[in-house]
Amino acid sequence: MWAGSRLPHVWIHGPFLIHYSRLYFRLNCRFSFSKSREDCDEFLPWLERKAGTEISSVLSIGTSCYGRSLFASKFIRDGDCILKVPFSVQITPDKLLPEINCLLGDDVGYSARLAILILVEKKLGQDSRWHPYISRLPRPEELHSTIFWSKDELEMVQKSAIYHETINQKAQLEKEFLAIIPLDPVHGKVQRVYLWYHSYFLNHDGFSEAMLLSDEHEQISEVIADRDYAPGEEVFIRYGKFPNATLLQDFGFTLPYNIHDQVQIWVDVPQRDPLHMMKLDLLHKHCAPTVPNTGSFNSFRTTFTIKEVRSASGKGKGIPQPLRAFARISSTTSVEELEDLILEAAENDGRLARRPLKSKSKEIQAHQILLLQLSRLIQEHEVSIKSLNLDETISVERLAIRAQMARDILAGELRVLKSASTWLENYCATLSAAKDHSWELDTAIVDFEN
Ligand SMILES: C[S@@+](CC[C@H](N)C(=O)[O-])C[C@H]1O[C@@H](n2cnc3c(N)ncnc32)[C@H](O)[C@@H]1O
Repeated sequence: MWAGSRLPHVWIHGPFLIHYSRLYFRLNCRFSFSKSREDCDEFLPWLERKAGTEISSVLSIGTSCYGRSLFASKFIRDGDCILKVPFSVQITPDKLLPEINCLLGDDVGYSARLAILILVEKKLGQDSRWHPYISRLPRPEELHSTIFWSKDELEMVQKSAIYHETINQKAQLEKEFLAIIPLDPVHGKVQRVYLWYHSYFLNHDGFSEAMLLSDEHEQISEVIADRDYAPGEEVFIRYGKFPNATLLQDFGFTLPYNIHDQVQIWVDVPQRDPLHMMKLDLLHKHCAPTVPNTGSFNSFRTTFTIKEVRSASGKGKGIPQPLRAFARISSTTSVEELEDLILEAAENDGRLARRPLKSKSKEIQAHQILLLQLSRLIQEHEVSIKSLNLDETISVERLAIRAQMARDILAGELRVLKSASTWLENYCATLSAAKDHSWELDTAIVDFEN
């Protein structure tokens, strides 16, 4: 069975990898790399000797503005297998020495085990069986995943969900590593290796259809070309349909324009609402589980993910149906209205508040509440972007790179928020313009729902 493999925070395969970027605002490439030719030339032959088999007959390693890269050395046809790496030469936790492995409890996860393996091999220096790989790993200052950002740097993305996700990720890591710290020979440096993930010298293109695939039966990872490549062309794969926040957290880079960007929004059910308990119960059963809002005493909240709405006209998919259902439920003001929604759901497909509210003004009101929240987020994102110091002359290179990444995160989210907001405005405007005869209202609504 083939499967693209990605664990939280790490790519699990392969020894070629690495990730380090230098800011370089030139042409289309914002990052430049200066790896020596030797660095590229020696690696593939070493890996082939180690594997005892050919890894690729059509690719060679070179450098591009994304760092080391794989290039077509011959004509490649769509569907050709361009790279085959046996699991046996992939640095994975099962390669940990048994005397170390037996000391690790069940609570030590995949990533922590991988980090230990790398630390052990690094300590062995030239004697390591993975030396050519380990010696090509990035230096700590070349890693840009948010887990390595300072508190001040992280403040730059405070308006994005990535901020809290990173804080939670750091806490989780600390917990995991505390379980193994006594084993750690270089105290305090464990976290630095955590995100050294493993993939090939293949860079990411969000539009590519080629993925890194694993064949458990054959015990290999491979890449199938998704198009023809002329000799000399750089070959890309898609790491996944990841928004910038994921690319930054897991891989340490962002794209200036990422079609997969999304925004996480939190919506509240305040306790002062007289229907609070009934609404919570319904939301829990039908829309999304709510959790206590730590920022606001006595309220519950839930989260939804919004993606870019492609059709501003108000047609097409629009914003997520569960979020609209949430808005309809939370805008109700009487038990009767809630009971009507329950009845309507029972008479249809069982899903609550998925149809427009019978009262046009209530339907508009529910969506305007969302609109208000999006407008606030838009404003906050705009202020955050303005406050970023994107001056190219910033002397601290690391800060300049991270400020640019923060901008990519916030600008992508802003684009998504604006698209959703425009869609909502158009929806409300169309409803307002519709005459009150129910069939006319229904027609207008059906347009939006399809
Ligand atoms: C698996 S490695 C690929 C090889 C890497 N270029 C190298 O020099 O070792 C992944 C890293 O390449 C860089 N990278 C890959 N795709 C990129 C892209 N589209 N834009 C910017 N950096 C990219 C990032 O630094 C990322 O962490």
